[in-house]
Amino acid sequence: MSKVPVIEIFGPTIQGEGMVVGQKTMFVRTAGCDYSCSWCDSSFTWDGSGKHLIVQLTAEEIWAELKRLGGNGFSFVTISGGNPALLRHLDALVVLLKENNIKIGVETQGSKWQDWLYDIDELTISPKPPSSGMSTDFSMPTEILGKLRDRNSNQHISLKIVVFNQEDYAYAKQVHLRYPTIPFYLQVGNDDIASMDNTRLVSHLLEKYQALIDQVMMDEELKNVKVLPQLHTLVWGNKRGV
Ligand SMILES: C[S@@+](CC[C@H](N)C(=O)[O-])C[C@H]1O[C@@H](n2cnc3c(N)ncnc32)[C@H](O)[C@@H]1O
Ligand SMILES: Nc1nc2[nH]cc(C(=O)O)c2c(=O)[nH]1
Ligand code: SF4
Ligand SMILES: [Mg+2]
Repeated sequence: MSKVPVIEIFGPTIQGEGMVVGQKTMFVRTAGCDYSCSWCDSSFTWDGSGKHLIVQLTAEEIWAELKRLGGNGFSFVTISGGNPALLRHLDALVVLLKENNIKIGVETQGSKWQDWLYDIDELTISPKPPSSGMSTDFSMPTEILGKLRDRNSNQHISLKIVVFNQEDYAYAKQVHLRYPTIPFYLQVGNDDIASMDNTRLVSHLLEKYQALIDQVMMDEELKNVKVLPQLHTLVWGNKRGV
């Protein structure tokens, strides 16, 4: 039985980001990332600080834990990380979830391809802007979008760019102009991922959200775009596992 490294399984909660924001969902968070974004809010998946939390699980074991936590009260599972697209063996989980009529969302930065991406219902690709310290090789997101084009009409794909500063905003615009037909989301960057003061954090993030809205509303080059905060952060702050 092939196993995958899992660092947390949680829910039910709401999807706090992107195209299915508000969706009731369970989360499976895999360990390991090929990036190391300066502002990663899930750096415990790759920086060693969450090493003790990593367990190697089969698809059946993941499904058992999802059922233990969520009972019969869910029909959607989001797989995030780290970068879940590093893991070829997630194919077994995707098959098992589908057999159980569960819709699947995936969060990835678009740096790796896996064949099981064909079977994801809601796929978010999130290339990383300059403030992350990463540089994007656009050949991979281009390859992913090419493979998935016209393959499965029930599949939804979106691009989501996190914005921290003006350089990121310019990058986001470039990404949208490069892939103009792909539903496009801008997301407010959380620049205070250590804060425990939720009141201060929320008012700070809402200010940043307002500033990003203002900028996009004035921008003739960004028309068919959606601007969102991380909803879960507004509700629960930087708490893990929600
Ligand atoms: C933790 S990542 C895991 C999935 C994948 N590695 C990726 O980056 O797309 C999930 C989402 O959180 C976003 N994210 C990470 N840190 C963030 C922060 N400080 N503020 C806003 N969004 C953040 C990422 O851009 C990504 O869209
Ligand atoms: N509620 C909630 N929504 C999320 N959307 C994307 C998340 C992620 O870390 O990938 C996330 C998360 O960690 N929690
Ligand atoms: S790609 Fe995603 S998980 Fe990896 S470091 Fe960046 S935000 Fe974190
Ligand atoms: Mg998160």
